[in-house]
Amino acid sequence: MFKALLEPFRHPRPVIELGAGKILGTGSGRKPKAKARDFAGTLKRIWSYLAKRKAKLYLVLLMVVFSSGLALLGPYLIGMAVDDYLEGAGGRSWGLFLLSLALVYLFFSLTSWLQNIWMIEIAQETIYRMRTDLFAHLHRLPISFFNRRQQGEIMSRLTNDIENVSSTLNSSAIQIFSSVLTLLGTVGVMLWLSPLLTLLTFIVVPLMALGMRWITRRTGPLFKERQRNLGDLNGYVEETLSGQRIIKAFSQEERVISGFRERNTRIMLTGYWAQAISGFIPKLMNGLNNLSFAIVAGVGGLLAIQGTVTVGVILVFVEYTRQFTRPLNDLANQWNTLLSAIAGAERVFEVMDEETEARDEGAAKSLASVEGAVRFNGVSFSYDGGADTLRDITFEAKPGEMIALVGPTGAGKTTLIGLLSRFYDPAQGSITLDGRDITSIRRESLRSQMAFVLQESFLFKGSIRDNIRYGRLDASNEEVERAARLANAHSFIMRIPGGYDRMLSADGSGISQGQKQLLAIARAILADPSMLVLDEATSSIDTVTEIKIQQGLQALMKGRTSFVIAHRLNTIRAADRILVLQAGRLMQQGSHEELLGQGGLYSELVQGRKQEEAGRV
Ligand SMILES: Nc1ncnc2c1ncn2[C@@H]1O[C@H](COP(=O)(O)OP(=O)(O)OP(=O)(O)O)[C@@H](O)[C@H]1O
Repeated sequence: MFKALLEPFRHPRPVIELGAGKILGTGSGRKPKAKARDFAGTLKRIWSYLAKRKAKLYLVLLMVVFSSGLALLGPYLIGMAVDDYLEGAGGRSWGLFLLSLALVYLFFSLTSWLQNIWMIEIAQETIYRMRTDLFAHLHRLPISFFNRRQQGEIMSRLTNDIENVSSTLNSSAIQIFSSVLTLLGTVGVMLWLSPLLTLLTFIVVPLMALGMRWITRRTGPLFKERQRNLGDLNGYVEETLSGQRIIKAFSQEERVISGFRERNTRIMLTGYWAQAISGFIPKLMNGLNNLSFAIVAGVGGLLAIQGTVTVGVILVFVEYTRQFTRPLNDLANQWNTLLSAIAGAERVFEVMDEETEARDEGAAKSLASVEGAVRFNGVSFSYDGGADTLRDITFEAKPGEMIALVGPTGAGKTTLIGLLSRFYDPAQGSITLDGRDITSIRRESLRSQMAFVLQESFLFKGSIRDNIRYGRLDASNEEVERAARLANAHSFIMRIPGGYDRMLSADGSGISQGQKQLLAIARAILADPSMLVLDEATSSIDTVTEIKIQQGLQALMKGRTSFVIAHRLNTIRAADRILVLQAGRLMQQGSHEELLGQGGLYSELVQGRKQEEAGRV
């Protein structure tokens, strides 16, 4: 670890390109032009959010102008009072001076407080909008986006990264603006009072600029990397927590902990270096500030002895020297915070720039009711433009028919269902529903005609009743119960404590796999769709529950066009048509008897399944 801590000194300019949280290499340290544009572009986009509260923002800026002006006025008044006093006129204006000073500091506090409270309001609203936009955008993204990412990493953008922008907007935005104003104002007044002393104060500026450049060139990439590492860690935590059972079952706890340690170390190192290097900033500024202070005091003293400037002016100058370096110091500190916020904002906007699911065609229609006649006409499809996952698939499902999809693992059964629900669109060929190309139907309308009962039934945190009602939100309690009875779920629900009001956790722990499936069937019955997609459970469920599930499914499938990824011979036999897939091709189709008569792949699959089921019994 010690070796790793020395890393930034061995590579004095770490420009770190990241891929999935890994350090891929170091570069020359010169930022490519595109990066600079990214920075400006990101600032512009943050501004476009802030600009929604333009009027309030202008008020804030006005307050910043006032408070910066008042901050300048204080030392000036003190200097003038001292000169007055030394010239023997002190008694005359002392009371007035004290009153003015008190008013200046009172208004300074008031304007500072107003600018803060208003900026917090703007910042919170901005973050609220950004977070809502990001969440809404995430839900408009195609399934392919989620296939590529870890959930935890995405969540990190919604939480850590947005939080980073939030804290900067809350405090740093004002401070940066006020620092720039104070700096300009101070320099202006200093030049007016004594150009010579101003020049002397400026001696340290090139040193400050060089020091800052050295530091921010190192900290910028480190802040970005830290945000990415944090995202990576969140992804890992989410994955390992949701995979707890498997991790324990395979005794992988130690390996998982060491994976965490590795990621955590990366965060520690990037965090350490980002903070440690940026920690030089106040030290550097302090040192140079003291130097400038000494020069002004020394040379100013000489000038006062010669009578070139008054003691009051020297006093004002000494105070302004501090005021001049303080905003520089603040700017330097805020710069780091700003870099960190920009790193967060870039990650937020990166997701917002992901293309949403292709829009429904302009002429796309909603469906009032559906017969359920489905046709695949020469459909081919590939994920990410690679080799064909499905090739030239043609078949027909008449309204109310049950279609069984069978084939070895990876044959393309799930992909075929994904095309029917328009999670993906075919590269070639077309799919029709009641003779209408499904691309001319609004996605939402198409999907609302379908219900899914999958192996891993997804349950939400909430009561059993709410979970069933997810199928149709306006269903009454009686309708929920009727659906549960049809699905064969009512009796088990009544047996468990709490009944329909029993709260379930998000992963549905507390009820069995089979019971989860019964709830999913009840949910689908309540939704009353024209088409169904069923993925039969491969894991063995006790015979009683299995019979209940079969009965529930039969009630559900009645009169609806159903696509079943079938694993059980009973289901396959009952199907009106069986599609036999292998390596993305439709090898055979027909009824059970027709296919058995043909021999080939189907017969082999049936033989295999017979042996499997015999083994299970
Ligand atoms: N999101 C994806 N990106 C790239 N390739 C994928 C993706 N999903 C599936 N595939 C590939 O497409 C092929 C078909 O997968 P699919 O899930 O449709 O098969 P399946 O017949 O449903 O398999 P199983 O019975 O094991 O569920 C496989 O080779 C798989 O690796």
